[in-house]
Amino acid sequence: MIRLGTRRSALATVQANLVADQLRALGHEVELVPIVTTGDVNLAPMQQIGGTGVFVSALRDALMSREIDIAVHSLKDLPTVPVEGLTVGAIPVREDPRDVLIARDGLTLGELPQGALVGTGSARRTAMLDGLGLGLEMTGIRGNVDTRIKLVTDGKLDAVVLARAGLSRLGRLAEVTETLDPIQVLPAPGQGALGIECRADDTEVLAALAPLEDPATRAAVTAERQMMATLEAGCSAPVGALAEVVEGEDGPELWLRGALGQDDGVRRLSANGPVDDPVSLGKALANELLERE
Ligand SMILES: NCc1[nH]cc(CCC(=O)O)c1CC(=O)O
Repeated sequence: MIRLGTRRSALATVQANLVADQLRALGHEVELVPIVTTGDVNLAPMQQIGGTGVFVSALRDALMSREIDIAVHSLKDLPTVPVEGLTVGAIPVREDPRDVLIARDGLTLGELPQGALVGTGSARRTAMLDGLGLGLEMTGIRGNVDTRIKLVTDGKLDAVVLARAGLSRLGRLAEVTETLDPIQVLPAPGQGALGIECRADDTEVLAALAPLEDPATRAAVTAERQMMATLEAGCSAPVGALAEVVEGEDGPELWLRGALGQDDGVRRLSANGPVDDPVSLGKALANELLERE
């Protein structure tokens, strides 16, 4: 029996069930164990309650105390600092990593009027949208996906920006009015990917998770997360990163795009590197982003 710990939110629950179903299809018995985290109880702004890491620590505590055997995280909410005794045992194939706009009256980004009120709790999304110079008014919001969409349907905001992956998993893609090109809004490191965490010495669970692994996704998110770690940025920093395995002259290579919001605007760069060394690529791009001419 594999005990899978999950938060109670709709998104966490579908993500947990996705993984549970894959494990069951492989012949494993899986039990879902609900875990309540500080981030679910306290709806103060994320920066005040310690960033999205608060969603993760209760699940990690439950892993360490052997209350559960695996925890399914949105990789973009998983801090990059490793935890002694735990490991990300599998990273399944990634969903679409892009951000989307949900706006009133089916409007796209370019159709929103100057001064339109756009909700997001993310410093990254705020920096990217400010950097487009459209004169949008950015305002901080929190709450689950349903709450955020409701702010638009209730007429309180003109638009919100959300991750396409979350909406896809919740079956709410029909409400999307535009999928944002990463050229405009670069996603968060790890966006759209899940990380399945377990105890590092749990060989049985590691063996069960192995078939769920997608090496191309692992390489991409490792480069993105290394970039963020080298920038010493957390999930609340204005950092975007997106890596993809592309066909280079000598075979597949990793293409990493990075963006860093600074006082004078968003700095964007990209670089290529070997698929088997995503860590060096992430470090190199971070260091380039930090260099000032
Ligand atoms: N910060 C909350 C969060 N964490 C993961 C997702 C979406 C799913 C994903 O990116 O894998 C979301 C919602 C959102 O940003 O719209």
